[in-house]
Amino acid sequence: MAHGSVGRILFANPIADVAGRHSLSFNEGTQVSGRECSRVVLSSARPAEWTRQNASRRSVESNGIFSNLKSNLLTRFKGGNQQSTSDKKPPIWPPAQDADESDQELTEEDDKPYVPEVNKDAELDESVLKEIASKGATEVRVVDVDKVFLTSQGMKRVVKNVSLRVEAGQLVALVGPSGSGKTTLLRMIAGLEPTSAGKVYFNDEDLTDVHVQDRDVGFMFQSYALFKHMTVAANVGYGLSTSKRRGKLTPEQIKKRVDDLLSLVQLSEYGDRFPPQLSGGQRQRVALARALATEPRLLLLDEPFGALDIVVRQELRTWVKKLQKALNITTIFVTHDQDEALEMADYMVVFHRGRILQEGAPFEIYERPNSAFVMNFISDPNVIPATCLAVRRSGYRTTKPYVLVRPDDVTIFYEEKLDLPTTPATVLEVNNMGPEVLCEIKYDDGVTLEFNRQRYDFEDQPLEVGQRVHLQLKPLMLKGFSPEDLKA
Ligand SMILES: Nc1ncnc2c1ncn2[C@@H]1O[C@H](COP(=O)(O)OP(=O)(O)OP(=O)(O)O)[C@@H](O)[C@H]1O
Repeated sequence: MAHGSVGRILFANPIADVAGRHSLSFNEGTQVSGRECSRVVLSSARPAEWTRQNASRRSVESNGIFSNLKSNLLTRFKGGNQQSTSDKKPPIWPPAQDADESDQELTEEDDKPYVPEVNKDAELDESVLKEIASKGATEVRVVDVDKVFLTSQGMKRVVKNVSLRVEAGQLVALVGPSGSGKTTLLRMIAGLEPTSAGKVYFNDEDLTDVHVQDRDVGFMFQSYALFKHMTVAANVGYGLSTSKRRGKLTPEQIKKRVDDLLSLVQLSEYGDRFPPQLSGGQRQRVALARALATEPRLLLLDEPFGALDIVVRQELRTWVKKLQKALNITTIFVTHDQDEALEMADYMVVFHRGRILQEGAPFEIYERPNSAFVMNFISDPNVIPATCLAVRRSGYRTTKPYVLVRPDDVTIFYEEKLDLPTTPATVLEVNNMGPEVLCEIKYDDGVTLEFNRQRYDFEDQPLEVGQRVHLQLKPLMLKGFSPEDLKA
């Protein structure tokens, strides 16, 4: 659980203005000085990104004076993302006028305008789509699947009686903490790992004992898995010339297919390059082209964007989703990134200790998490004592010692509302985070709480440090928990 100290460190300093206009990515726990922070902010600035991110966020209605939005930024800011340093390709944007540029070490690269990773609005060639998506979408079912590994400590059951139905053409995200069994399930669906019990069906065909090569599945993994000594074109065409299709496709047909795929992933000019000559995002697009080359019935993506920096990842998410829909190819992807799942998936499956804890549309899961674990995993809630004044006033009752409160489930009023169970508090911090504002308040009993709001909510009547406010916690949005409930 990340209780946003990083956010406070970063924005309670003179660069708040700069930060307010740009996107950021930090690892949780990163200790930064104001100066370091300024540097990071400037190297990752790209205001254009804001509009789009903001538009894609999930809107949550509130009955107070604010409309609420769950903030991708908040989660990201509180450390949900791992930024690769090896493949980092920082987006460039001219530093803001009021930024302290004294310690900026600008390189030539910094002077170039930002070039998007992909053109998200590019028309997709219908004939190419048709050819690649020739098989039609496949429904996937796993029924009562178990996986037991024999380890040095004995038998380890890592997937426990899992059943799941993935509708044809859906984009499904498997999320959950590390070690919860997501990848193992993906590998069993692919045929890379045999099941210990249970069945795997594609449409109504039982593929449980069918070899991976005969399942017609395309893979894309975080680690690219491209052949470094082969050109991009050879990588993409590899499956075509080595699979059972050999003999079916002539070299000319293979070349045409490879050209089509490279055009699809917007890498037509890169066929002669070798993987080390590409950026991380480009390599992932090659990997995607290769995964699609054999016209798979199913696409399996394991942490596909995990090694990419946040801006490229954000762009590829949108683009991959658009492509997936255009191809109408059933796709299952594993991700650690809750925002990624919430944003991309049609359907989301939350894993915990080898079992499915909750599944459904991302919005439903976000709105109605069925446990403190799910709520904590997919959002980034505050933790407050169950006996504190605010919880008691809200009417929420629990036998658990703590309560989770999401930053966007708090309703704030400037005046006391006698007809509502509000609790008075003092504003401790107001941090401008671009389209959103992150605030911290302190109740009179000393309990602190963070919440986030759209910037425009504050335009008429800005919140100020030291100001008295009245907060309402909605009992239906609270979840009591004990520390062990949140353990991975
Ligand atoms: N071949 C194996 N032999 C023994 N144990 C394994 C093997 N593969 C995976 N495991 C164990 O199975 C459990 C589930 O692993 P899995 O990779 O499926 O989890 P995950 O949810 O995908 O985690 P992550 O997100 O970190 O990849 C882990 O405890 C892992 O150590």
